[in-house]
Amino acid sequence: MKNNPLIQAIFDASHDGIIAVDQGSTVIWVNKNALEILGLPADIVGEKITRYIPQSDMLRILATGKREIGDIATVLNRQIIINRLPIVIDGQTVGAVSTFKEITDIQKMEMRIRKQSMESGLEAKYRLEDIVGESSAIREVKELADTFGRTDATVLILGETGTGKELFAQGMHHCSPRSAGPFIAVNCAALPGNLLESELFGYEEGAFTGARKGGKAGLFELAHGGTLFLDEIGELSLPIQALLLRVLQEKKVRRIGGERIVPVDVRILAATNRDLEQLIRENSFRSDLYYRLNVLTLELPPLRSRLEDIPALIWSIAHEIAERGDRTIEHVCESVMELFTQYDWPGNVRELRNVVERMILLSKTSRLERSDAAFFEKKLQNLRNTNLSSPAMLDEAELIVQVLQQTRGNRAEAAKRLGIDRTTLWRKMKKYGDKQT
Ligand SMILES: Nc1ncnc2c1ncn2[C@@H]1O[C@H](COP(=O)(O)OP(=O)(O)OP(=O)(O)O)[C@@H](O)[C@H]1O
Repeated sequence: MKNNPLIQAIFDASHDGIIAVDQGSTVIWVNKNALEILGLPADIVGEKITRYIPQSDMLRILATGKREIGDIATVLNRQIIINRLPIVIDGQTVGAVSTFKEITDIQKMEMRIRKQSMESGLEAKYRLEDIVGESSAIREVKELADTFGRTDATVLILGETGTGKELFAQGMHHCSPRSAGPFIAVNCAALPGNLLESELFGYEEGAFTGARKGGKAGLFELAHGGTLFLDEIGELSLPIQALLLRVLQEKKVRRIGGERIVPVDVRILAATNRDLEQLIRENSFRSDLYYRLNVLTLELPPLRSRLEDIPALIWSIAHEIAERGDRTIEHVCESVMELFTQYDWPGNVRELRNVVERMILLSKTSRLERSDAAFFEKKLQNLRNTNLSSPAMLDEAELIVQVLQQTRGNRAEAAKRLGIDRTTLWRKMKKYGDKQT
């Protein structure tokens, strides 16, 4: 087996280090990564492992026949995470195998996974100039965002759902002195309190049941040198508000269950579609946190107050879809534009995007005609005819849209009226994305 070059090549292709010994603790197999990580010579095969690693933990596996998963050790100044398993054939322990990798590799992988799984990853894609619209309302707010962006001050972005709060946050990060640093967005409504707490502040190993070995850095630490965008700040629970306030005051974080204080240099951009002053009056938002966040305020106009931007927005959406290679649209009929001005757009640009995407998918030519918007016309008609007294007539997605429209995009209020919690509403909105329109 030792000389099987195919199997050796397969082992060498593994990102893990792999080393195996027989019952007598003689090394029977080792791959390249193991030699590299452990700093061992290539001719170790056939030698006793104890010749190179006198206290080898493999001896214990040979003696006990028990697996050991996720052990952490320092080798040549590098932290590695190790799994050790007995090799069992016909019920007999005939050897032991150890697989391991550097923790920094895992951290890099984690960063990549987070990047993929977070709504906007660790970098800001959009610049202020990418934000579509030439109405005076949007132009003014873009100019203001440019001025605010260049400072290091906390900015509170206010606006209904789908008005582009996150786009503006990304744009401000881009024109800030921190543009080379990370941009991290976190939706405070999307995670239940305790999870959000550990996401934001991180935790030390053993902080709670299920806490990962080695602990985990929070988003504050990850955003060091950059910008942390806290979306839906009005949904934060009071205990997390208290923790957040402390971090903002002290510019230091302490991981959950930890003693160590880590200094963090992070600029905060926060956003909400709630009336925070009202929340303060209801004692559900701390006024001291509000004043700390609300150093500068950027108020985004709803789409219905800048309907003249709709054509440019449609073209930008169509262009994006064409770039993805899905469909190319060359003409949009005037009657479609006209139809769009008859609606209130409670879901703002996000809702417009969903409608346009759906129309493009339905259209058979490179022209967007009124007939492609039949579903939208029907919805307008329904909205005119139906009121909430007959909710059974509506499907859930439509009901959510209606309630959001009535509450002018205020999700907390909508959730209350629907009798569900905000997180559930948020999930349903994501789920129905398309149908919301
Ligand atoms: N002015 C704009 N130009 C181009 N696209 C826009 C504009 N405003 C919003 N969008 C698009 O609308 C969608 C919603 O934007 P974004 O997520 O920034 O809104 P939001 O206000 O943060 O929403 P929410 O409050 O629901 O989190 C995104 O797909 C974004 O690209």
